[in-house]
Amino acid sequence: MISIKDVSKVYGGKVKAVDHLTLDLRPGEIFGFLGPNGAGKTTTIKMLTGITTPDGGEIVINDRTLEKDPISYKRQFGFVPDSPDIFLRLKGLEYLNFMGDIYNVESGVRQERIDALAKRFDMEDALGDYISSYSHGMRQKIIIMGALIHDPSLWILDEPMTGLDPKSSFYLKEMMREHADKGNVVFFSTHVLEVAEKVCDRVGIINKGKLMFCGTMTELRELVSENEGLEKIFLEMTNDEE
Ligand SMILES: Nc1ncnc2c1ncn2[C@@H]1O[C@H](COP(=O)(O)OP(=O)(O)OP(=O)(O)O)[C@@H](O)[C@H]1O
Repeated sequence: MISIKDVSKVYGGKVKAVDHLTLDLRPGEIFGFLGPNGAGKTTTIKMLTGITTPDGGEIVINDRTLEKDPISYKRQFGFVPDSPDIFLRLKGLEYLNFMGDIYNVESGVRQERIDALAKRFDMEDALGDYISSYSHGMRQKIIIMGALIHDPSLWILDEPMTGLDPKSSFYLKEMMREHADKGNVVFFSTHVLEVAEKVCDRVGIINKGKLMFCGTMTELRELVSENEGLEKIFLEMTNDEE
């Protein structure tokens, strides 16, 4: 469904942000992309979403590539960036309608999705307010709602739990599970091991641009005890706040 093949990105001719990354994401899974700060998570997500171009390699989403079929490629996913401070001059509802317009979501369906998402994220009373007046968590929620308005098969979320209150975080995890259980893929990054542990079917660990591990959390735990490099990264990601 999603295949990342030998993808690299070098910044300024020397920083190997992502170094020959190969990863396949399977239908029905929540995949946690883990790594300490500066590991290459955001750069990978930027390449997946077409925000930045890889220096080499190929990314295929549902049989489409960005080069051959950019519009259809981008329709396959909903993307939540790590900073939700965007479209601050719009009201919440205006933003959701804007996203609905971009993705041609028919008005009846759109209304149903907005209602359901607003209820789930406890945002019903806030949709008439400007995004600039929202708290960080509310901004995060409205961006998530906007990303899901066209019901994409692939969700790409960069550090999605950061700033969410426990209730919203719980609902988001529940929605991620439901979405994956329908045969879709949820790909999200985090530098907090605990978050991954609770929801992921598989995790990939990236460090200094290289994929150090890919498998289940149980497999990871077994490996960590005998691999010093992995243990060090593992420790960097524990004892952190959500
Ligand atoms: N636009 C850029 N120009 C130059 N270097 C960059 C740029 N973006 C990222 N980097 C560097 O690339 C490396 C990977 O950064 P990236 O943001 O992908 O990591 P990350 O795993 O998402 O980290 P974090 O958890 O801190 O967000 C880092 O060394 C970073 O300093």
